[in-house]
Amino acid sequence: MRLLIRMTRCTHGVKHIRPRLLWLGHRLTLSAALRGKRPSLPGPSTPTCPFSTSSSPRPGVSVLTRSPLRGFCLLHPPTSTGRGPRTLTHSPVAFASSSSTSTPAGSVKEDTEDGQTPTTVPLEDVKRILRLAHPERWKLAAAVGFLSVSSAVTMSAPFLLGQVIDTIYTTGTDTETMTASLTSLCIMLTGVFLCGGAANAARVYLMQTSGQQIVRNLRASIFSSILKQEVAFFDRNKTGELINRLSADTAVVGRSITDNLSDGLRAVAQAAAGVSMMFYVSPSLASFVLLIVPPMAGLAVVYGRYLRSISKQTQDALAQATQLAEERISNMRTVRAFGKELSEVNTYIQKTDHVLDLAKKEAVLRAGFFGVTGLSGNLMILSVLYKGGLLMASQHMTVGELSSFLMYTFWVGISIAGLSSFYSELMKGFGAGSRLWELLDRKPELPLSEGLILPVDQLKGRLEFCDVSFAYPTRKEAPIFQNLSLLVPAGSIMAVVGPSGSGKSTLVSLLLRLYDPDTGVITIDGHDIRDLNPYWLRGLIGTVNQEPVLFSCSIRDNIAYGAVDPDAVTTEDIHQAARDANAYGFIQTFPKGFDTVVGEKGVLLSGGQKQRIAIARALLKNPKILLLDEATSALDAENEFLVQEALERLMEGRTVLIIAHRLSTIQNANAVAVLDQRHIAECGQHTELLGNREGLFRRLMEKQAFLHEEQKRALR
Ligand SMILES: Nc1ncnc2c1ncn2[C@@H]1O[C@H](COP(=O)(O)OP(=O)(O)OP(=O)(O)O)[C@@H](O)[C@H]1O
Repeated sequence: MRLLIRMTRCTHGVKHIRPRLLWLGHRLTLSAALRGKRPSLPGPSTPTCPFSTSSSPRPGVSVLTRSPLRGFCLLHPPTSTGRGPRTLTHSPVAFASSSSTSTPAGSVKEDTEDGQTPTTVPLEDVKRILRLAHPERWKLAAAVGFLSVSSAVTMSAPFLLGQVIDTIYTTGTDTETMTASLTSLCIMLTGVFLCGGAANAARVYLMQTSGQQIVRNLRASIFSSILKQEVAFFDRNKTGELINRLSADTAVVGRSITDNLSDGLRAVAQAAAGVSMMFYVSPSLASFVLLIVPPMAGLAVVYGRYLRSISKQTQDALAQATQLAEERISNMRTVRAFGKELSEVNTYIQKTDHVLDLAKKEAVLRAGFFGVTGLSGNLMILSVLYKGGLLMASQHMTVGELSSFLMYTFWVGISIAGLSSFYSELMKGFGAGSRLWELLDRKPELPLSEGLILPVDQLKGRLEFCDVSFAYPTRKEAPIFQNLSLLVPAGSIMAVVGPSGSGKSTLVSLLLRLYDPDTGVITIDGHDIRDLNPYWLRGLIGTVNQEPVLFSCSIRDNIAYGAVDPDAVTTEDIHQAARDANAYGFIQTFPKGFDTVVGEKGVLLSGGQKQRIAIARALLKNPKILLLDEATSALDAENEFLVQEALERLMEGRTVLIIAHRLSTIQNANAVAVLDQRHIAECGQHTELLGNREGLFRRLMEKQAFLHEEQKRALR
């Protein structure tokens, strides 16, 4: 290159500006081709150039007969035996297997073959993308206007700079005349460049702000659509994938409509203008260049694509390593408890080794690519200079024209590289768009807010499961309930017991209408819950889970979350709920009191404290019906007493279905339902059930008493 510069300077006396432009143009063209992208300066989409400006068939409510035991339950023999597989659904951490890549029906579409890009685009998708941009049309139109101005300035710059060079090297004029015309030309050019710079800044600002506005609207719609989906949808779709739609895909679509479109338009305009100007400046040199550039550009594009596919494999391998790291770090307590730090580090190292292997392969390809394109770029410049030099020697070209010509060559190279990336980015945008439309268009299988709203003051709270059969949508082959019937009279406490995995929590999920039964009905005061407005229904029900989920915000906000309108909740309401939940005392011991932030999933609180905050949250809701899942984890005696007392206060005057793990809870309940083999195996008062020596309840209790003994012995 140095030799080139020297040669150019010696032959024609062109000063430093030209070699620098040549070198810069050459570097930019290469890196752009490599990335399959238009080269850019730091900052959005700015050209790099010193002068650039640019119901089931309702089986009918079966006739219920009162149970001889206590009148609450209908017992149905199981129609088949066997249990569904067990999944840990509460606190225990199960790590996702990286091999589970299948996409069950109902899940959102996986990325296309290369991870992102479709090959064909339905017209409807194009229209949707345009509709997205519609609210921003005026800003976008103004941006395109500024783009035209800045591109015009960019493309006139080489010509004008050529004029400057010719003014400098015009022979036969005296120094004074040359200085005067050089000064006026430079002042004029400064004005033109200023306009171009301002137009480019305006274009970038308008494109960026409208792009962000489009992305924001899209994200709001996607998030709203995700949150409306039925719970089974979340069983099928991984959280990470949905988050990816929300963050990455929306950004890709936004970029595709704004930056990418403007870059594409500019690339087309600049390529056309550049080629025209090359012919204008020197038709013979332009014909020569057009013979050698297309095959070279074609090769660079093909190689660039191959390189990108290798690069994608590296990124995928890295994503797997990152997913492992993310999951292990967020579940650090489990890793530590099992003493798995070293083995996790080793697994991570294996994954990063795989990344390294792929990265090395990529490095070899990149090195080859840089070497070959660097050489061919230099050879091309050399041939243009050679041919141009000959034309200059035969007086068919001036030094200014050759300089202009080289600059146009450089711009055309950049524009062609930009066009290739424009197409692939546009396709990525459509690919991301089609995944988003799928989410946006998805109608939730369970409605959110349609149906009957009953007068709350007339509501008694009588719950009934009538001949309910159910299997989780993701495991249709493993029924959880078959013809299950259960009656919970208004204002009574029903304790549900049963072996692990028998479906106790599933009862709660069905009552909350997180899932609908496959057959049979669930009623509240005789109304099929499928006829009721789900929002209203859930407003009626309070829940406290085994492992309560708190959000990473203040205690105050976590308690207020239970209220229908958290903004209308007064400090006194929150304090009262906390007092009733036996939480006030420990909250006051925290330096920030109710403003204490509880950490991710309430990690900064103890199990008993979390339980009491969750009880306060449920108290604030003042629900007619309570669904409780008693904590199985051992609380210390004081905590257990406080939680129990709070729960009793919470249960007063409500219909309660409680998944019971403690003898005291079972004893205090009005009735006990024993779940087994997909139906209610036994139901009645605690003492009655215990009287049946062969009964399941008695066996369970004996086992529990035995376990308690074991626990006590272990503690001693
Ligand atoms: N979302 C789900 N998708 C598919 N199957 C599920 C789902 N949730 C639970 N199951 C399965 O349903 C069955 C009943 O689960 P459930 O959690 O209701 O049992 P449980 O009696 O509450 O158990 P435990 O006492 O251990 O909490 C189990 O076999 C479980 O694996």
